[in-house]
Amino acid sequence: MTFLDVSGISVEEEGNTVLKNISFTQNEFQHIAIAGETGSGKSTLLQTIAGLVQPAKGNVLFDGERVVGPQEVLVPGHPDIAYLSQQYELPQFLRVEQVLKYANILPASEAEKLYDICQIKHLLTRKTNQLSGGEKQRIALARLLTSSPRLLLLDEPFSNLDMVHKNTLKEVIEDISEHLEITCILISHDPADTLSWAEEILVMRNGQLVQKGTPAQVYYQPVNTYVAGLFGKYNLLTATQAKAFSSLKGANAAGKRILVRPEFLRLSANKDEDVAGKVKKVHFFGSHYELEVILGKATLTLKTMDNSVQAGDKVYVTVLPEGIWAV
Ligand SMILES: Nc1ncnc2c1ncn2[C@@H]1O[C@H](COP(=O)(O)OP(=O)(O)OP(=O)(O)O)[C@@H](O)[C@H]1O
Repeated sequence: MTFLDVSGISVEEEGNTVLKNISFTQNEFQHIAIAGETGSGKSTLLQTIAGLVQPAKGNVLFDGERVVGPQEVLVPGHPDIAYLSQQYELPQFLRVEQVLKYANILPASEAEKLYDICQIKHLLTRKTNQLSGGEKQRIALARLLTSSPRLLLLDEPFSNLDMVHKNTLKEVIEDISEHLEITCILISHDPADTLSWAEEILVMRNGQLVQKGTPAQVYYQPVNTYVAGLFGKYNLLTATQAKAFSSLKGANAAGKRILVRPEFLRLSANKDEDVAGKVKKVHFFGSHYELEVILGKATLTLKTMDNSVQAGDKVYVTVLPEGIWAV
């Protein structure tokens, strides 16, 4: 039986169609991430799955049973599905252990394990107004997990967290899946969060699912420039611009433009074969440099580890043909 089966979900809010005919399935323990511009319907989709928003059409089946919407029950929500909202709130001025005790239905040893996994054991005696944003986030998560959900829906859990708290929360989310056997769906704006974690990514736009695929598919083979742009920088070459690269002579984009990620453009020493350009700007990113290179009428972005290149330098550029995609 399919763990989660979302079929033909449409949602109307105040006369507007917010979700249009969304379908996908999730296996137990499969990591699914949802990406999309702001207002594309990501939160509404998670809330519908959780039984917190009423679909106008379609069904959500969890373990073969329909998740009922809020208009059909007195207390909305499904006991096995937890939704961590972007606007979670903790009761004010209580000690963390009190907050958790009220929600907890777990035996003491399991609760202990949960607090350990959520990395909040050292915070139990603190008051909720004495916590950082990242600590509050992990306590809100632990509080949700005390109800032993099987599916956890995480709505932008990393927003507003600094790198240290973000990395801690990432570890926590990994441990939750692994040690508590909870399946997760994650919304995040940041491609670094979704590409490295997900097995499948759903891309939303205007309430519709525009692409569903592995991280490599949405990154290297996006269905359009909207999807390409959500996952990082890219270059677009017209057929004429592409022909200038000897490595792309055989490429046939059937009249479409060629998309190349910056890491598939390389500086080259081959003055005879490759295209000459001028470096407009050099940006340092720690792990690499990003160069803006003017090639004819186009300005292309190229990633390199070469620290000797400076603005104004003349360079030669080649394209690795395995990194091109027609859009
Ligand atoms: N209760 C509601 N009433 C009216 N409109 C709503 C309601 N909930 C959502 N919408 C609208 O539906 C659209 C999708 O909203 P949603 O919050 O699901 O998008 P999102 O992709 O999660 O955005 P963000 O990334 O900014 O959180 C938006 O245009 C929003 O204004």
